[in-house]
Amino acid sequence: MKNQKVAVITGSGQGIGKTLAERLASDGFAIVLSDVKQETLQEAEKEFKEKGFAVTTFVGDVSKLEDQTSLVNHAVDTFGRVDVFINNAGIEGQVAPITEIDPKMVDPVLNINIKGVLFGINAAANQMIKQGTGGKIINACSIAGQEGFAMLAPYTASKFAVKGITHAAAKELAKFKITVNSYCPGIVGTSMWERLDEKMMKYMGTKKGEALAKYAESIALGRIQTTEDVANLVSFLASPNADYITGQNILTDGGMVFN
Ligand SMILES: NC(=O)C1=CN([C@@H]2O[C@H](COP(=O)(O)OP(=O)(O)OC[C@H]3O[C@@H](n4cnc5c(N)ncnc54)[C@H](O)[C@@H]3O)[C@@H](O)[C@H]2O)C=CC1
Ligand SMILES: CC(=O)C(C)=O
Repeated sequence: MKNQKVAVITGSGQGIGKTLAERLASDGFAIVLSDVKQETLQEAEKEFKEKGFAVTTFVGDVSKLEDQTSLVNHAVDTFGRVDVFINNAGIEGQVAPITEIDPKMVDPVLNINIKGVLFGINAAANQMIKQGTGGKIINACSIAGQEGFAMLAPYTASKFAVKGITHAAAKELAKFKITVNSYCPGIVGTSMWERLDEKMMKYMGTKKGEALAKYAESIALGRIQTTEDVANLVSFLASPNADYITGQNILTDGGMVFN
């Protein structure tokens, strides 16, 4: 489609990122799927093509600036522009009391969750400035970026960093009509929570599924979040209806953290 807007979504081979990509494709965007895992990316691309969506893929690691720049270049080579860039990729890292933190386990979570967002913004903003058309950058934060999460201190640190980066980038990029916001989900039923539940068994003395169920009890709306719940917010943030919103870290958590 001529003049079709283009959205790039990192970590979109599965989970929240894949659903965000599906929603933005339904909203009319051409989609650039990107992930460090080639296999899931290929499967997602096949599904998107079967649905008739305009899609291309790029294998890359968000913690490497050169990969993020190449991702943006691939989007421009394929579809001509970048209008929305979603820094979704993230990992949970180690689940452990702060007294047992392993230094080797800290770097990956900070590299992917913090540097990944910084480098994604860098690559996307440079392209959007060159285009002169403005744009929307949307970052994955979390309830853990609003209130520290026990046994997830490095992850918490990374998501508080995303919150601050969102403020800083919004202030810098407003003059280019680029907005920067983040979505802060609660407990979403993806593979990340399957891993968290398993890792928590060691410290909480829980059986499989029990840690997740315990956290779910504290959700005011009484159910675990779906990836579609997250997409409802991100679709809005990527739309013209959000043109006057920037620098905000917006909760979508069914009522867990109350600001
Ligand atoms: N699942 C949840 O309850 C919540 C998730 N989030 C955030 O949402 C985002 C997505 O999470 P989920 O979909 O649940 O996780 P997930 O683990 O299901 O999917 C994450 C995707 O990111 C990719 N990825 C990991 N490292 C990467 C790297 N270095 N470069 C490129 N891609 C990489 C993975 O291959 C995977 O496809 C993350 O930033 C996460 O922190 C925030 C709040 C709650
Ligand atoms: C994965 C995540 O962000 C939490 C705190 O559930």
